[in-house]
Amino acid sequence: MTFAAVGLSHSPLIGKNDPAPEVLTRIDAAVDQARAFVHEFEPELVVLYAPDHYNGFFYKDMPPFCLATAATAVGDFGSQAGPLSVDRDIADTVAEGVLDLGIDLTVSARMTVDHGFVQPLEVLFGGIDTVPVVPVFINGVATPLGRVSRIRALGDAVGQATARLDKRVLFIGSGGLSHDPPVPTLKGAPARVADALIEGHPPTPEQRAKGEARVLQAGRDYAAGASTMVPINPAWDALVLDVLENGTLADVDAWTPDWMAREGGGSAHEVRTWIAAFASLAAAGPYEMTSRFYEPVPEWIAGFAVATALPR
Ligand SMILES: O=C(O)/C=C/c1cccc(O)c1O
Ligand SMILES: [Fe+2]
Repeated sequence: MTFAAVGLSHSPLIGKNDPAPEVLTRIDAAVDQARAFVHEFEPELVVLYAPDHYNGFFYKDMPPFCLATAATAVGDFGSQAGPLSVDRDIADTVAEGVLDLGIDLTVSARMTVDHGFVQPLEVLFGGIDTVPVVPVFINGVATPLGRVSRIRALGDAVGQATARLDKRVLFIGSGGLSHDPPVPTLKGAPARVADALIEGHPPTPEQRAKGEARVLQAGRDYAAGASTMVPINPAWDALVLDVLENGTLADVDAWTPDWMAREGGGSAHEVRTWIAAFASLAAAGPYEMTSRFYEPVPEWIAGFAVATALPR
């Protein structure tokens, strides 16, 4: 068994509302480095921790986290649609192992996923069906949210359960860091929006296009400084990356969802995916962050980070 981890921010605005060329060049170099890291590691299995943005999970049943034994991508924001190459047998084995370790994991035999899952697979592997994957949804948007300590415990249990497989396993955390995109909230939502967030009526192509255009415009306004969205917070993002780099993961147990939202915006909770990925890596012992990149990118509405890590 050998482990590795990658944390990678996602944004549906990548390629649609890009920052200045010199910023893009720096980001491309960091992403290229992460891709080379993954290529060299040659994972036999990817455990992919990612959030959802009201494409697969709705308030009628909103688990804090959920492991998929099969998953299909909706193709939002031009991302690839269709089935992910989920290894069902391994997903079952990991789920049983995690439950046996005392974590109340939920399981989906038909998960619907969006760009949160698809983007890292596209960026690092060139598509959603090129490597055996176990997708693990982590709620990073829909309040109320539970303690971050439970996410750390989940990651640790997944790491322990996966260690028994005797495979090269790459853990990926998708999302973050500080960011406040215009994802709707149930609290205070008009009746029509609340119903959609609860029930999850699949949008028509026109409704989807309208929603995506709204997010694109929000990115343009944010970059122009004409927005009320919570600003990207490089100091908070550095704190998050420091904890992950230093391996002091127990620090996150003191983080409250309210504090995280105040510091990093409504989608800062996506850093839960990074915490799970690094906790899984840490289940095999001390690790070293082998690369770390960060840049605030208002055009993408993202405190954008890429990091790689290996056991010491
Ligand atoms: O509107 C959505 O579905 C999500 C938008 C978004 C924007 C920027 C960064 C992210 O992580 C997002 O999910
Ligand atoms: Fe997101």
